[in-house]
Amino acid sequence: MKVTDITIRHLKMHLNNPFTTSFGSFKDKEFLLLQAKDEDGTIGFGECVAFDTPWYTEETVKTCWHMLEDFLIPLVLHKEILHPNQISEILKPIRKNNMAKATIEAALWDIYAQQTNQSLAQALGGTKEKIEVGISIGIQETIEKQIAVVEQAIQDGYKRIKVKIKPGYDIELIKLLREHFPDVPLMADANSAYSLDDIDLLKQLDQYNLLMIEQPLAADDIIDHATLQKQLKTPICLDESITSYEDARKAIELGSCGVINLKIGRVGGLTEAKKIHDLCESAGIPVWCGGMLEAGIGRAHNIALTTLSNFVLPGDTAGSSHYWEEDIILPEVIAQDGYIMVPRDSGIGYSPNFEAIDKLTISMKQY
Ligand SMILES: O=C(O)CCC(=O)c1ccccc1C(=O)O
Ligand SMILES: [Mg+2]
Repeated sequence: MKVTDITIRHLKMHLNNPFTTSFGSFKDKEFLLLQAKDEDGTIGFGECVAFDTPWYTEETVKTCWHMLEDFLIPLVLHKEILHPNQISEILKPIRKNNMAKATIEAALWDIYAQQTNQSLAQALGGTKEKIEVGISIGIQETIEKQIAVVEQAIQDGYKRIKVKIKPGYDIELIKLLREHFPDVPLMADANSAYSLDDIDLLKQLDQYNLLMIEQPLAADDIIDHATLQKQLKTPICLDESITSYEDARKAIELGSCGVINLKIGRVGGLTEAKKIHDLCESAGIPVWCGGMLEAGIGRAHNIALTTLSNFVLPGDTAGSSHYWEEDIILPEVIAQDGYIMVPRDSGIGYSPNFEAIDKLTISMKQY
């Protein structure tokens, strides 16, 4: 393939429910949508998962646009590319900026899948026809509301419930949730809100039979997590700390985690995500697909990745209607009884809803 045109759109979408973590609250999601056109006319899409502030990683909507415009697009445009797994090599001269890189790589995987007449899931080597769906529930204003939201999610059929915790909103919350829902597959995500100084508190979480505790310690740490994991029977799941195959290899070697949350954007693309998946599979480390409050295009890529065999735990990829009044794809992603059916059509298997996209676009530029 040879990409001749790229369009970047900056969109702003209103979330049905504000999403609150240990770092703050979101009412809207701003993100970039990249459209790439091959010389044969095939069009592929990639959604950039960076937020408008650098709370989760250092990347933002603006840094991604800068990286794409000034460095990444020039490396890809008009270049003969045989297979999308070459793209991470082509982008290697640029350090980090994984979410920006993943955006362009995603669009080229979509094009490649269409040109080879297979679904993105098939192109990646995935085999599942449906995927299991969990849900990530943000911090609520009151504990009563928190319990009600968890109860609703269980009734909706989600296969695993994740709640966000932060200092002062942790043990009591988990204890209460366990009293109300003793057998539900439950986990907690701290988004790096603790340090080893909190080890006594973190050890108390061990008694609640959680599936895992996600990213309790610093976003760039794998050493302290290894120390903590040795003192916990609950598996630690790393999210922020795993930004590459090398990070995953070292974390596994050190015993820093028992599970890895894979996010395409955080690790720089589908090719790297697949490599980490394969490594984890051979090391006996289960993985699941995390979420970044994606709109439909990003969600479609997550669904395709989740069809790989070692995605043995339900992911955070809930249905479109959990997030949006109207999504940017047709059909929308539907989660029913805790499952999403994997589309069979070629490419990402959903069509962009240009009417919705146009309404939500703040600015756009062509390259
Ligand atoms: O529903 C989703 O898309 C995932 C929600 C979530 O937990 C999350 C959302 C934004 C950024 C980071 C995280 C996280 O997994 O830490
Ligand atoms: Mg997380």
